Amino acid sequence: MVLTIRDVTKSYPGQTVETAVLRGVSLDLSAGTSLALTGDSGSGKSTLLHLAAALDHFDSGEIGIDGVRLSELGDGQKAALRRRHVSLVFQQFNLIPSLNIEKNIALHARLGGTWDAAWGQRLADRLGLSGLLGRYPEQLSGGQQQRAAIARALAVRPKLLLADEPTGNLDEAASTAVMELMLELVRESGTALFLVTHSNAIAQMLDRRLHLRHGTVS
Ligand SMILES: Nc1ncnc2c1ncn2[C@@H]1O[C@H](COP(=O)(O)OP(=O)(O)OP(=O)(O)O)[C@@H](O)[C@H]1O
Repeated sequence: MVLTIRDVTKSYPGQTVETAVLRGVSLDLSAGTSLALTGDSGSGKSTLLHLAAALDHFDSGEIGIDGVRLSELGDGQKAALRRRHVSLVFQQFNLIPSLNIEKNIALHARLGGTWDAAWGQRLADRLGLSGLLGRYPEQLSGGQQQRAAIARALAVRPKLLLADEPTGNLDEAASTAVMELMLELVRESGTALFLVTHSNAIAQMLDRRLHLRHGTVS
């Protein structure tokens, strides 16, 4: 199992009382499969995604990434696990404006020492970016920028890809096209995809979907 979440709870300290956002969430995600998480605004979707990325602490329960229990790791070990196995894609593409698309795509893989130029080129081809590699992010459309962000995320060959409203800035046609490519690529590369979305249409494209309500998923 790439991601296991068991009875996880999470509260944020409030001014007077603690707000319990997650009240016992459990789910499993295996290699090469995709899971959509839907839920009302404020239901805790981003909170859960951040926990799955080992970016924040949970109060109780356990999260495992590739069999490693997060509760047993210190911050440095979590950062190392993240670098090796986890990639993130957000609604804001978060490309580096001063780097061209080729360098943006290679950035995280180079930092982690895992850059594979042939795989990077294949991702660029598949995502329709081969002719745009010398351009800078501001010279690309929103859909092209998001495809570059996806190429960058997959260039590290992550075991787990976490996506928070990845096509939230795109129109419906671009959004569907980008999602189809992302799903093809994660299936091919055996990456597990955990994706937060408000869109029913997008949620239906994934293998499974869960809805977060009142701090639990069903
Ligand atoms: N750092 C924080 N400190 C305190 N409360 C927080 C913090 N982050 C989130 N919250 C609260 O936790 C709840 C869940 O927030 P979260 O961002 O996970 O929801 P969401 O389902 O992703 O919402 P949206 O769909 O609007 O992005 C909200 O009530 C939010 O106000």
